[in-house]
Amino acid sequence: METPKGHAINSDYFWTPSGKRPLESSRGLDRRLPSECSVMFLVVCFLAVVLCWGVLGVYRQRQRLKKLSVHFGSPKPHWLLGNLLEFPANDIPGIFETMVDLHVRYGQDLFNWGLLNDHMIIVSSAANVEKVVMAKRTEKSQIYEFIEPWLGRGLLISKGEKWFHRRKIITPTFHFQILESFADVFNREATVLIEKLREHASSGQEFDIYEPISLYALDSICETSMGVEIDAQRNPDNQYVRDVKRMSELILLRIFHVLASFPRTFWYTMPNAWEQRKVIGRLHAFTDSVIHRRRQQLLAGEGNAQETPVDPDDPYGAGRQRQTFLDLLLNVTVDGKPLSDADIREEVDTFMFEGHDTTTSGIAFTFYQLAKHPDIQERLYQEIRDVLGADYRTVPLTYSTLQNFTYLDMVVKESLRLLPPVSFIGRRLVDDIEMNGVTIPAGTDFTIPIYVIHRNPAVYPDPERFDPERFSDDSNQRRGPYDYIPFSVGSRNCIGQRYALMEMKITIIQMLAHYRILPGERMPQVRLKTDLVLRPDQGIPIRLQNRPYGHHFIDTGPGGTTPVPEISGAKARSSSCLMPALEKTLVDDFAKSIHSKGGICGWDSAYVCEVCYRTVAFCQPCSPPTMSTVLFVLAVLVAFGCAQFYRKRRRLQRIAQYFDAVPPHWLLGNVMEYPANDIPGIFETMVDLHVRYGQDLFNWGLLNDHMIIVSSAANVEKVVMAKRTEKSQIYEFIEPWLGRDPERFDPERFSDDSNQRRGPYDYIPFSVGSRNCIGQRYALMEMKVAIVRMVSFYRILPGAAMHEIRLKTDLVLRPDKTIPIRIMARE
Ligand code: HEM
Repeated sequence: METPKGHAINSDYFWTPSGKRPLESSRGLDRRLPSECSVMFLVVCFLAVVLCWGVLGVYRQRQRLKKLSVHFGSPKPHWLLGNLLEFPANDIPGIFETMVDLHVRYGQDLFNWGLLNDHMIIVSSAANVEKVVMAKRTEKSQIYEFIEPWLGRGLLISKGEKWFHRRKIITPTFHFQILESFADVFNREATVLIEKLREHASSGQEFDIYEPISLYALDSICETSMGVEIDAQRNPDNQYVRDVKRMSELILLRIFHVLASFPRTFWYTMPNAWEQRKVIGRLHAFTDSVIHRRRQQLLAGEGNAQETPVDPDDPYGAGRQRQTFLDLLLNVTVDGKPLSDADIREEVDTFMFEGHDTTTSGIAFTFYQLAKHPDIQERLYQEIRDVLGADYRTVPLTYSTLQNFTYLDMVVKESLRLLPPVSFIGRRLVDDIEMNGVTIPAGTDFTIPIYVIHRNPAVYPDPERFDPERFSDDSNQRRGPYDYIPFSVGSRNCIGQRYALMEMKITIIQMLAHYRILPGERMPQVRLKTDLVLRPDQGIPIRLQNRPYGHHFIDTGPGGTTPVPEISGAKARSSSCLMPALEKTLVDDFAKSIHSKGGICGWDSAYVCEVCYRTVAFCQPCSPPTMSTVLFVLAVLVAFGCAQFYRKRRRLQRIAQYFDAVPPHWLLGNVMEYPANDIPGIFETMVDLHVRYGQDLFNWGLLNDHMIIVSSAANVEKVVMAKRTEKSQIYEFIEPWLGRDPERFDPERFSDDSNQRRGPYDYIPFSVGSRNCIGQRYALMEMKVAIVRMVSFYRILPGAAMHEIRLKTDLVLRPDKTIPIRIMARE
């Protein structure tokens, strides 16, 4: 059939705007055309009105937004695509770089146009950041919806009352006492990481450090939050591990999808969305099963933290079995009701998401910086050795130990400044606010680009430079509270901050204690991408080198250029500078090894251990001393003795001249004055000497032995009334009879008034020194309790065979047979 041309449109062609005739089959309908047409016409009119009304709405909103946008920096938007054309398609790192670059070109606070009137405001000036994060009521912005199917409305996304209650419940999980117990997990998992990396250190080949760190972080978060060991480091093909990683990728793909602004359309149409649904199904099933199993265990009373009575001094139960985040949620009640499995799941999943990707980036990016800055890395290594001492590889790291690492703290802070794992956060206004002289209406989405804020040259001069000194106490850089916010700020800040810092620091210490981190060849090509977490686009290529450990001696003698063999064998490692006995063996071995290598011994060789700073000197093996040497040494000793004798004699003579004295013999003093073997005669002589020489005598004995005998009242008073005196030597002759008597059981020896003098090595039932009895106080307590109880009930009397007791000893002294006693009840 021919199509008539050049006619005015008649009813036949009304429905064929392409100019084609209606189909033959619709001929029948043509007969009903007038009424049908009018309905259709009305529909079209209605649609046209709706369209016009829509267009008008869009236009009016566009005008309103334009008025807002002039108060912010912005590239000129396309009428339909907004600023989308600024961003390179299919180059995710490029998109991130453009986002940053827009701030360089258009200022701190930007108005960013999306499709049609879609928009968001990106603020990085401190004043505006404060207004947004400290606004009384905000919600999370649209981008968080992408993770909602996985995390539900857990702490990260929830709002209002629900968020407030959950935050209150969860906060105690991060009490430092609980964190202290998590330190075990980090130490253990870090040891696995170090082992896993050993092959890379041996080969010296370049590899991606991001991947192993991510498995390490996943193991740590699973164990601390759920109490589950998934062993991802040894078993990276584990389904749960694969699903968690795939979820991160799917979230990223979704954020940069062209349908990003139309989440529902995406959710029901895109193949990635279908895959995401399956992955989420498996992730939820895993968390559900863990929750179910743990709930059953708690109900059955196995490892039930609740069943253990709560110690008021230990309210968080750090001393009890380690309480995981999941336990805390299972034990909590809100309005008398426990949380449902779904409630708990969304919180546990939130922790899994927030708690492993973020710390992975934090740790891996710090290694990236250390590889690029060997001087900073060496200073940090030095700090590790200084703080932890010779056993720096094996000392368990605790929350408290970490407080001693000042430089590490500075390095971590600077790393989180330059490469913050959460590079931006989003908020949606619930109330209108004033900003840049204009009212921003409720419902507006804001982005706070932490990455950009941390590069403000007014706060951080030369912002791209990695310089931990910015965070030293002496730094004069002035930062306001909104200039450094790696963990966000305000009420929605990161609840896991202390956990994250502890995990990061333990991993960095362990890693540096074992390996030197070197940059890989591809290091300059590292590019960044970000979904909710900042990540390297293609991993972080590094190389590792083993660090020496054990005793490592360097020659510091006068001719000290000789290379000294390193002692770092198994023996050296198992030894410790704090254990002198082992150390001696080690040093002897070392000395022998030097002798056998042709002998660089001599008094001029001194060696300093690089690890413990101990100095060792070596000498030639000595030949036996000759006779003349012996005589010479004896002569020197005699001369020394004579000189001492002479000096003392001179001193005594100076004192003696103030008393009366019989002129003494040079060797025998006044001994010759007394008749031998005539005891009464001795006494008479003593009395007679006073008659002949005066009241106060200086009496010389053998050699320099002497005594002063005073009988003048003045001197007698001085002596007997002296504040502190002791009994003289003569009393020692009767001591075995009157006192001391070592076999006598006499508790008075230990009274405060006792004048028995004991040195530190005269009474050592528990030994003495560093290896003394560790259970001393325990033992004393046990003994005293038993004795007090026994004596208060019974009088203890000797048995008939008591005097026959004999002793025997192995490591413990015991009676040979028994200790026979009798007891009598006390009234
Ligand atoms: C270096 C590591 C980490 C960084 C840089 C970091 C950073 C942040 C930031 C910036 C926020 C605010 C997010 C927002 O406002 O949308 C946040 C929130 C949060 N973080 Fe972290 N985080 C880290 C590690 C962790 C860890 C290890 C956990 C858990 C074990 C955790 C749990 C959370 C939770 C639950 C929230 C939501 C808090 C709320 O809204 O009340 N984070 N984190």
